[in-house]
Amino acid sequence: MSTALTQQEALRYIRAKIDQLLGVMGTLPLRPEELDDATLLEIDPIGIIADSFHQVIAHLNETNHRLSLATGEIRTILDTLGAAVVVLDSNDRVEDCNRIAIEWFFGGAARETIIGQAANDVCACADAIADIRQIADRSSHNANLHGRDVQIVASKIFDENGRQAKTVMLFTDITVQKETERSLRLYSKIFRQVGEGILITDAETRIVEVNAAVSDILGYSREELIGAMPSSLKSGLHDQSFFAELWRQLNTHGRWRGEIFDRTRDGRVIPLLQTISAVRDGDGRISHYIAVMADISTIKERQARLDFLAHHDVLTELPNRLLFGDRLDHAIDRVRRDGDALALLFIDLDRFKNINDTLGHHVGDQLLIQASKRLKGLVRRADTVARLGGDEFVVLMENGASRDAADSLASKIIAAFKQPFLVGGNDVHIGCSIGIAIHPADGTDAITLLANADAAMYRAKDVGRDSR
Ligand SMILES: Nc1nc2c(ncn2[C@@H]2O[C@H](COP(=O)(O)OP(=O)(O)OP(=O)(O)O)[C@@H](O)[C@H]2O)c(=O)[nH]1
Repeated sequence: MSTALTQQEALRYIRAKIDQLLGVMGTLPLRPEELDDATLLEIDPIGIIADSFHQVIAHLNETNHRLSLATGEIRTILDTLGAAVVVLDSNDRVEDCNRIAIEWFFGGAARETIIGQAANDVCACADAIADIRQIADRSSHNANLHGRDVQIVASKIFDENGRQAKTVMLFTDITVQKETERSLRLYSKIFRQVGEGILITDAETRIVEVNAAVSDILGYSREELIGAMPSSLKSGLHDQSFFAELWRQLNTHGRWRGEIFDRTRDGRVIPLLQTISAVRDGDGRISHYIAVMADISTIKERQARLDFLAHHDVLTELPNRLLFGDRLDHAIDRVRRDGDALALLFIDLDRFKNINDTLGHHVGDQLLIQASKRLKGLVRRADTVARLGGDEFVVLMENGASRDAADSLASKIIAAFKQPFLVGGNDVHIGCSIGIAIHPADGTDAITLLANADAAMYRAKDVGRDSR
């Protein structure tokens, strides 16, 4: 602009510039065409524009301040997040990452040394990250990165031309979850495969779950049992007091262990060894009961068999010397109290050895079995027939025993044993000799009574067998 401008020219020039500025700022209360020279000088448009500039700059400063606060806030949120966040640009350079990401994937390096670097150069799992970048469809994927189980969700951010500009990846540590899943899978396998039955009820004792072993033991399917009450399995063999004690222990100690007889679907009554435990929730209230059960029928049968064998003769299954001694002692106690008599008949087969020697041991065995049956058929139910060993038997007469009754029984036995025994299709002839001892006349204790009966038997043999 030349210094020789007229005032008019200067005013025009100034107004043109003011118009231009007003067009930008839009702060003057008048439209540019209303701005004549006098008004121009009067309303001080430059002052107004200067104010406007001042306001714009103040607004900008305020916006910058808020932006910086928001950025700080986002950074704090990201760094507080329990998951790792990595943002890659379109060239796989790290654009951003949070504190956990630095710790997990960038070896704890300073953020400034990571940002802007190629992920390949600074990230411990660059390959995995590159793969994830390809997917980036917001769906979640599980991976194991450096021994850590993580769930990954990746999203793409596009630029205004629709090109993938950034990839945002979120990694959540699911190691504990995975561990829990693994444990649950293991527990579930144990639950399904364990040999013991496991039956779970709710607090109201309604069955909520059973394993396959329960179905094997009780014969009911899982579907039949769910919703039912365990009381429907009752055998009827236990009285009220049994269950009252069970519940008392369960409520006091949280556990009961013992044997219960339950009824199976096909009506059998089986012994179960059970441990019932009360399960409490976080508030200490009982939420479930768990019963672990084992069918002990076989063990019981074996026990009963062993018990039987301990007290009986294997060949004839008659009471053996041990059980007989016990019964004799009890019988002596009783007759001492009641003043009754009891009689012992000591029976020995005559020339039994000949049978073994001529017909064989097997025939001898069969003969002993038949002899024991014949003896049992001759005595009363209350009397005891025992095999003391070899070809020696003994009969304990209890109710109504007397010398006459014992003599009469001995005669019957001798007569019966004169009848041949049919063994292996052959008639086998044998006799027996019997010695009698009466309590209290011939002794008041078991040893004396047995010795006297034995001696009487030998005297009978001496007289010529088939006698007493
Ligand atoms: N088959 C068989 N024989 C047995 C068994 N236990 C013992 N014996 C035999 O039974 C025979 C018993 O013989 P003794 O009672 O001594 O004599 P006996 O031939 O009966 O003659 P007396 O008693 O004098 O009339 C012996 O030969 C034993 O070996 C057994 O369980 N089975």
